[in-house]
Amino acid sequence: MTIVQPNDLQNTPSTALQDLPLLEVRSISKFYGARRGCENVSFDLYPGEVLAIVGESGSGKSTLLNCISTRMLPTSGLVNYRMRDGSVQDVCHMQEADKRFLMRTDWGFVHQNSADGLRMTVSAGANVGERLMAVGHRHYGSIRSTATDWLEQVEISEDRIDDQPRDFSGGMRQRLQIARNLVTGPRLVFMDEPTGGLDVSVQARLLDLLRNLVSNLGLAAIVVTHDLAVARLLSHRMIVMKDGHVIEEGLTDRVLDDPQAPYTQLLISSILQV
Ligand SMILES: Nc1ncnc2c1ncn2[C@@H]1O[C@H](COP(=O)(O)OP(=O)(O)OP(=O)(O)O)[C@@H](O)[C@H]1O
Repeated sequence: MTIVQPNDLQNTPSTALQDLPLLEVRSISKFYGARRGCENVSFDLYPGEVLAIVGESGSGKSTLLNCISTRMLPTSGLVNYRMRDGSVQDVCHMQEADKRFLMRTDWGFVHQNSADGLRMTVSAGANVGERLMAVGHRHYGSIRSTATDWLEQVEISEDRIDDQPRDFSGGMRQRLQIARNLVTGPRLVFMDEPTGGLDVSVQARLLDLLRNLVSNLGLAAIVVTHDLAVARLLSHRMIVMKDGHVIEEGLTDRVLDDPQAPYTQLLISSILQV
């Protein structure tokens, strides 16, 4: 099979590729025995587009994200991903080694719990640098200098580069996780409640940072959140889930300002009343 090579990572996709979907999700269903995780979900994601998946607890957001990002095999359905060379691969049925390679190079995954996305007992610099080594970088000086640049981009000062994430605050850990994910220049980043569990002021700073990075780098992203304010700030488009089904989808401002489905209307009004 054809797969992106580390040396191709700096290539800019051609205009033609920018016009084609990066990801085609087709009729994804996941059942845990008889219990429905998600059912018959389909959508396209274009390069540079940010899609929010929203819904109450248990609506199937994480199940869908895990199926799309190959962390879980769906019961049925397809996820086609357009590689840098323009070829399309069904990522659900790729070999494990190819999935891992894609995850290390073209994709990122920002977890709600930073301990799931970081190595807590190695330094901040190593957390970022080891991702570069995984895609073939070998020169210590340039790895450290790139790591320093990325720490600066996520507002972690250079004098913390040798500290371990366990000595960081929750917000700093999330910012470090973002640097670790973005350093290899991915085209698609999955985020599972990226600001969950943080104080409101820390959340606001992180959201601002994320929004700027995603927009400046032209990243495509799929963000799972139960927080409609996060969806409003980060996403261009959103899908609303309930009981494993997509209840409504559309441009974020349209869905939030003019919800069509009774369930979406209820979700929005119940949050506005809080
Ligand atoms: N490992 C599992 N085994 C059995 N059922 C599961 C499993 N994981 C999820 N489910 C069920 O699938 C449905 C969707 O759960 P999921 O975690 O995807 O929802 P969610 O919207 O992400 O919820 P939350 O916001 O609370 O994480 C729920 O009914 C849940 O109980």
